Amino acid sequence: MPQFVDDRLNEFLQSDGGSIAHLGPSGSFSHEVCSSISSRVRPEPRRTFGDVIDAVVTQNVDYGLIPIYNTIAGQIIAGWSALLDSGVIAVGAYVHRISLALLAREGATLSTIRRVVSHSAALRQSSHWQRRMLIGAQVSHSTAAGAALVSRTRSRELAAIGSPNLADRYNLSLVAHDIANDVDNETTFLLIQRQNDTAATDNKFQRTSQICCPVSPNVLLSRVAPEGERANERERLRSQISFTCRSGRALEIFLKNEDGSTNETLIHGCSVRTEGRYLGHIPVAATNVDRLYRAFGFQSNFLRDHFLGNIPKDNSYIVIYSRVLQ
Ligand SMILES: O=C(O)C(=O)C[C@]1(C(=O)O)C=C[C@@H](O)C=C1
Repeated sequence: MPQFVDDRLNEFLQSDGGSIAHLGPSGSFSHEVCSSISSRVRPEPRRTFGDVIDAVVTQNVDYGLIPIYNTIAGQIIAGWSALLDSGVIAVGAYVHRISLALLAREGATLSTIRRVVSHSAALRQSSHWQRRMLIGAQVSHSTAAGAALVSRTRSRELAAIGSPNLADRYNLSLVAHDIANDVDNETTFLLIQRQNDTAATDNKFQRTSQICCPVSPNVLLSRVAPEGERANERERLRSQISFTCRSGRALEIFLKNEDGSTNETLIHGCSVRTEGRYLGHIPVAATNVDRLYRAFGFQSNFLRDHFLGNIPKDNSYIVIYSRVLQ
């Protein structure tokens, strides 16, 4: 069952459906997400994330779906770049399990395959396997576009990396299963809509504050649990944060007022300093904002307890992404 940030939207999609532009062609992970939402949803494949946003903005579709975060590959920069400053609003989030398989033409085996083709995010998710196999990589617009390419070639040297479901769809054979670096591989997708359309499904999309999310683990730890304070809690957070940082997940949160000034009192006495690069922003429905943060990989409620507890739940927020700071 899809988990949207806003449960009402989830119910709405299941009863009324709608068209969702997504990265295609059929069989991509984005397509899998659309199909799993409801049989009433009409998936509308597009070639690039930019095309998905265009379809939403030009009112060709009701919604768009953009992947933004993967537990192995980290932030999906192409997804964010398409979203930022595009004037769309994120109305939901969905976490999808990613299972990566190797698919090739009939007769191909691990010993005939020299090169793989896939979406750049899927290539990063399976980098260990590629290195072990001493295999070359080629980027395609999506995992399904890679499978379509392999099915058109006669070569037994080229294979695609993507969902095992691509085998039937593109008449390919499954050469290997579970080739991701980590079997617990999940991607977070945002469901987006034109700003004005959201009034129809929810009238609480007026933004009052912003939440910015650059990444800086040590700074995050010092703000969440300053030295000398609550030693046990600090230890617990340190292990969580270093874990999330190793997998590129830690987020640093800033709150901004509409005029761009930061509101330090909201952050429990932690000093606020903007680090990282401001890239732009998108509005996010706040009915369940802590769930969105869990979708980014946080395993506890510490963000909510430390940062979000003071925010009135009726408001909406803006997630601002900045680059990962190492
Ligand atoms: O190529 C696809 O199948 C997509 O839907 C894109 C995408 C991504 O951009 O992250 C989606 C999920 C997986 O992480 C790999 C690829």
